Amino acid sequence: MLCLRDVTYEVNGRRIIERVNMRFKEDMTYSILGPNGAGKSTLAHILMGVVKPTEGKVLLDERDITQLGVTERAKLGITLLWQEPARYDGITVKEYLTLGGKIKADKNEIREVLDLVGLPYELYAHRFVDKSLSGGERKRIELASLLLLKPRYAILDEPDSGLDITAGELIEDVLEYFRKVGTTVILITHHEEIAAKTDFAYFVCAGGLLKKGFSREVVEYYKKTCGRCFLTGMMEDGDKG
Ligand SMILES: Nc1ncnc2c1ncn2[C@@H]1O[C@H](COP(=O)(O)OP(=O)(O)OP(=O)(O)O)[C@@H](O)[C@H]1O
Repeated sequence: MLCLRDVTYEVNGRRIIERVNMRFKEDMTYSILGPNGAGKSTLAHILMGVVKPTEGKVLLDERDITQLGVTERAKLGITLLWQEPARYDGITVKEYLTLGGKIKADKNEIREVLDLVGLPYELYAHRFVDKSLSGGERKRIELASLLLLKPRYAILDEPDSGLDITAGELIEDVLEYFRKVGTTVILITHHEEIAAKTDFAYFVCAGGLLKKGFSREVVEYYKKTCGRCFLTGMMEDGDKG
């Protein structure tokens, strides 16, 4: 089980995350739902070790991993799909998916994950992961790489951003695949219809945890409270760009 225990994160004296507790159990799918600027990506980065909390701990199976960096956490099976997909000039999609051959996967497995993200093998396997691919295509390729990896934990930061109207279906297929292979999913989103697809949800706002529980209950609460919250309007105005 992966846990955040009493996690606080400050930048320049400003509290971005305030005493947050979260637990992610095996084989479950979770979402972290909240408006723009709520602190969702910061929580994803704390889970991945991109940034270290100012106070509190990150625990994996009761082991304190707070001070471990991204590479060490990746070795423990924690992975992150970044909000912005990266580019790798000179590397083909197939090489990228198999980490240059480090992941043993036959053509059928590569075909399966590319099909799942809506990119036909014949058209994409030998393309380069460079600027010739659109942002949405690169996002789909990054999703495919996590599917092939079958990590213990997959943190998906806004997996639907930059994708077209098929994103909802794609996220459903991704969640079903991860449930099948036993990956615990932590999905970051501000879309309630995406959050509703996971088993459990945490609703965060202004760096604090407001509600947790079954996704449908948390989503209902989010719909009732968030649109009317004066903080949401203020943060969205302040965080534009
Ligand atoms: N390094 C930093 N320096 C200053 N402020 C920061 C830093 N990192 C995050 N913040 C601020 O902390 C708040 C939370 O940011 P975060 O990116 O975690 O929000 P989010 O919920 O993921 O938002 P969005 O849905 O817009 O991506 C924001 O107000 C942001 O401007």
